[in-house]
Amino acid sequence: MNEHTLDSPADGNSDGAFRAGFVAIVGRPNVGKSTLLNRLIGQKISIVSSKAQTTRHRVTGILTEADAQFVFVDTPGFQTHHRNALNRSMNRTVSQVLADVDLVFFVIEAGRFTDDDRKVLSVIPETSKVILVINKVDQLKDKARLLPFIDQVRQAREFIEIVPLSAEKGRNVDTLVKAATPLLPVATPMFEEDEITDRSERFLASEFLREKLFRLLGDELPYGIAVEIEKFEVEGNLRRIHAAVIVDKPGHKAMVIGKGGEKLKRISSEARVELEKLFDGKVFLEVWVKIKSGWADDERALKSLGYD
Ligand SMILES: Nc1nc2c(ncn2[C@@H]2O[C@H](COP(=O)(O)OP(=O)(O)OP(=O)(O)O)[C@@H](O)[C@H]2O)c(=O)[nH]1
Repeated sequence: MNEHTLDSPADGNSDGAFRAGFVAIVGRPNVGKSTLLNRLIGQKISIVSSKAQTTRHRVTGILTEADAQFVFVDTPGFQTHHRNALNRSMNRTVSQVLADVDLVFFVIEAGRFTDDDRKVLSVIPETSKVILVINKVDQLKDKARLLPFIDQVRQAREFIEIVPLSAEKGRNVDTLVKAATPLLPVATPMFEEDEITDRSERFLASEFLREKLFRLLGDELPYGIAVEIEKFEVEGNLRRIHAAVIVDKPGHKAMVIGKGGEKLKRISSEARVELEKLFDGKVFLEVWVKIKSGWADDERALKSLGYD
């Protein structure tokens, strides 16, 4: 086990062989997983090859370096309440995904190791290779607290590496990449760097919209909400996207739409701005809210929306 402090260089890839593998980034809400992923892959978030759809994972981003390719995969949220088909399906997916990836980044916040962190940790299979990522070190006022904190977390499980960093400030993120590289299997790259397909653009559009819903609805986010892309057309440099936000009840529809339609307007407009950046072209995004009662309990509905 190595600890990478903020100023010590990492080992890197010593044998010169190219490495490639799947990596899952897990952690309780708000520890900075998305910030870390964005920092790791930068603008490369748009790069999902056609092959991505044929693998067993949902790819969220790819980082290709001179000596390694990291394929980051999605793990649906950890949920503890609401037992129904949606949850059972999601928890099953989480453990399957984690058992199957080459490496897990377990993210926590510097100075805080909570019961929820422990719950997430307990879902990671014993056999997984886990790097402990201590994020938000910029928030730690007393740096001397870091070592005793590391000792505390280390009691909970064995980590193959420990990397303190700040995803937001971009500090030490390169150290994480260097520390993780030798832990990936020797393999040829799984993905081209610059291949974009309609299908993955469609997938990314639904992910971006879903992300805006989560962010802008916050605590008001109705349980079991989902996004369906009903139409995705490319006309030259313009993309026409028709998306449905699916909710369970009329009351939930009102929450998503907001007073005078303000909420939904803001959600669509923020998603559109980001999609235009992503696709480097104009986007026409129409979003409407659809009620499908009890859909979260219906396994078939789940399958039709891409969960299995
Ligand atoms: N100070 C500081 N804040 C950070 C850092 N990384 C992320 N944050 C902030 O922490 C908050 C949560 O970050 P996210 O990346 O959305 O966290 P997440 O783990 O993806 O959250 P969920 O999507 O809810 O699971 C945001 O307000 C970020 O700006 C960091 O290194 N330092």
